[in-house]
Amino acid sequence: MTIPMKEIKLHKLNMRLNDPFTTSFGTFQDKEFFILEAVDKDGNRGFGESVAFSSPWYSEETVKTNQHVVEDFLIPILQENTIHHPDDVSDLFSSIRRNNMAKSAIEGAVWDLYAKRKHLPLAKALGGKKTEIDVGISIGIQPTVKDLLNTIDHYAQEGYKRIKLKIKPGKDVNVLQEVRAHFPDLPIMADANSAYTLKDITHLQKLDDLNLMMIEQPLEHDDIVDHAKLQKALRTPICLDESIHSLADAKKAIQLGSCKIINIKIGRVGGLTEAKRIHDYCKEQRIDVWCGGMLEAGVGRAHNIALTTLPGFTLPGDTAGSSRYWQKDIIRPEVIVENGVITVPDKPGIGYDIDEAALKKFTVKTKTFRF
Ligand SMILES: O=C(O)CCC(=O)c1ccccc1C(=O)O
Ligand SMILES: [Mg+2]
Repeated sequence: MTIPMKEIKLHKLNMRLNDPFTTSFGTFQDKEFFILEAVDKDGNRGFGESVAFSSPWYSEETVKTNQHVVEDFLIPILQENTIHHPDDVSDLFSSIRRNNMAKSAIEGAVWDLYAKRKHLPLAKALGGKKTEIDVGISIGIQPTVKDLLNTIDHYAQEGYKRIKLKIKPGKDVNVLQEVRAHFPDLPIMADANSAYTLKDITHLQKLDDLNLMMIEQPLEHDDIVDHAKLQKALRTPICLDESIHSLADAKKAIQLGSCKIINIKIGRVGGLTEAKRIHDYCKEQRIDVWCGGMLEAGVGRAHNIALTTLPGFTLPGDTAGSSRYWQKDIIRPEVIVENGVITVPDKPGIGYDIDEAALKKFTVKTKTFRF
């Protein structure tokens, strides 16, 4: 059965994070991003979120490149073709190189629309069975160790299943040693966002004494060869984030021994269809995966929750509750985390309603593309 598309709306939003979020490559507080709305001829509405940032720090994509690619290439492809299933979107978009966050934003809206047309929760449409998911939280680099210890204590008390700490040279081994001394049993991991090179091997080996669950993306954003060398020199498992853009990348990284764990981000891999393919392969290979985050608003957060219901997501992800990021989210109810657990919604599609007033409040511009 075809999905009778009527229009796609591109909503540009501005939202401010409650607190600045600092990684080894920069600080975020004001977030501009797109919500994609796919509307069918029966009046169903599907929503997707672009996770590109304003600056090309995490990857080469930005809010502006997403707008260009969505408007000038991806929407025209959908206008010229008939879609039966969201997987068709992924296949059609394969004629365009990369630009995965742009692709994912549209594909996500079509997945939500498809699930709503089938009266299925998105999690079920993807094949997910979990009714609850375990989640952790990612904490940015803090001004002082004291601030960091207080912040960790706060989220540990809230029950998050693991705490991820951002590190960079000068704020790494020393800081993590203090954290470990204060929280001897807490499940902790570190994310370097590519802040190191192979010259740092001996330094990074000091992390092996700290019982970390893993170290995420220590080396360059596009590397899998040096990570394989580093993994051989470390007992701590390496998890790849930035380096994995596709199932093909995941296969190569696993073959080379570049990582023992993969962080799957829907936007980074071009959408839910590819995310699911990577999940399926990793499950077969017994490689643990978890769902990463991009400081999403409610729509992106809902997609992450649905994906995490697949059985191979064996480790807690970065999908924290809405209130950790926003004064007011754009979905109703907001995402709530209790004792480190999110109850998966069972309504059709993403399972959360759009808070129309909030969407309107944060929207600075909407463009409509008719089919
Ligand atoms: O809370 C979240 O959404 C995850 C935060 C996070 O770690 C992150 C935030 C922005 C850019 C990159 C990353 C990352 O996982 O590397
Ligand atoms: Mg990361």
